[in-house]
Amino acid sequence: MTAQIELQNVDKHYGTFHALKNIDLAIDKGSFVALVGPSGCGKSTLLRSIAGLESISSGTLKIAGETMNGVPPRKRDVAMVFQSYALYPHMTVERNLSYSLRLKGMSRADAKKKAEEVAKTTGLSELLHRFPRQLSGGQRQRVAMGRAIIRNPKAFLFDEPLSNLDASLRVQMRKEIRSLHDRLGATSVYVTHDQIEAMTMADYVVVMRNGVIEQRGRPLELYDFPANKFVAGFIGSPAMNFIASSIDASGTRLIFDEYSGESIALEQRLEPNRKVIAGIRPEFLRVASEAEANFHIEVGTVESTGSATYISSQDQMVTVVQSERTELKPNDRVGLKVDSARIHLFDAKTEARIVTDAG
Ligand SMILES: Nc1ncnc2c1ncn2[C@@H]1O[C@H](COP(=O)(O)OP(=O)(O)OP(=O)(O)O)[C@@H](O)[C@H]1O
Repeated sequence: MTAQIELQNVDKHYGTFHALKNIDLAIDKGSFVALVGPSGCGKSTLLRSIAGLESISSGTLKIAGETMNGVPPRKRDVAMVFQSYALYPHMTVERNLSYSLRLKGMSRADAKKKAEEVAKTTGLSELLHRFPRQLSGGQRQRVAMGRAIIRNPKAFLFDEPLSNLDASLRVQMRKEIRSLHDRLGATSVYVTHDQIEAMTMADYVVVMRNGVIEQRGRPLELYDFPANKFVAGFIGSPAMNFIASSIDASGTRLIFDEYSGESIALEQRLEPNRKVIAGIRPEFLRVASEAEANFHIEVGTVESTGSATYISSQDQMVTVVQSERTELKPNDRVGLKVDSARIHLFDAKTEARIVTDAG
């Protein structure tokens, strides 16, 4: 597989601020890659650097094998799609779509024909004569997509394109974007702070923090084998529970230090007395009888969405999510069980994953 976009040792400084730190990333032709991370981690800077809207301070950026450092945006042959749509308000949908072709000197008739083709692909055929103000948010987003598609670019670069839309439209549009990507055989880089969007749309997810790539992998790889506590807490919703813990003197039991020293047998022997952080996803904890419980919490809140019930501890450190409803109330003391194979262990100091035989 050839890399369509390649970044080698890329750094970006804004004055004294180091926004991208030694980024190495290869994006295969035809793949859909999501960049995620908390606000300010550098994902937009990375995307804008690929587009050429930001210059990189050092390193190499290649698109389709050609070095792009210093090449202006319009010569990079990539198309950006923004959340703000950036449509021309005084032009119809058809004109918005065909504008870039007209700029390149295509005849009015040919550009119109192209616009009609793209409108078909994006479900805009009935709306070609409308102005942007006469469209819904989702329809405007489709025009923005259509404008990118009509240019037949080497890659699509999306900067939080759905964040202006309401929840149900977002779900629909993310399916549409992914299916367009597949039909066009496109290469897409998609910035979002919404990890569900990243997990459901992308072939590969790149998790960033403070200008650094913390981990990249297939969505479920990140979920099953997070490289560190940060990634573990970022991927998955509700977020993973973290419990300060230690390995006992024999190296065979995990002691939940924060929960009265209650403990659970480990799958395999680990370094005795090591301080660790136990990571347990809310969906892998369950309310259990006294005989089965591994540790106990005092219930703080019980919330139900109908399909799921969230039970959180008073100290807010532990959340359980279950599909069954519950009679539990605040202040109840309840036992929780976890399958030890489902526990992620991180070093208490470095917060890196402690690799066991299971992964
Ligand atoms: N022109 C600029 N001058 C100085 N600092 C900047 C500039 N643009 C961005 N930064 C800083 O670089 C860091 C990364 O910004 P960036 O926009 O890439 O973050 P992000 O991950 O996309 O965040 P968000 O989700 O909030 O958009 C931030 O700390 C930001 O303040």
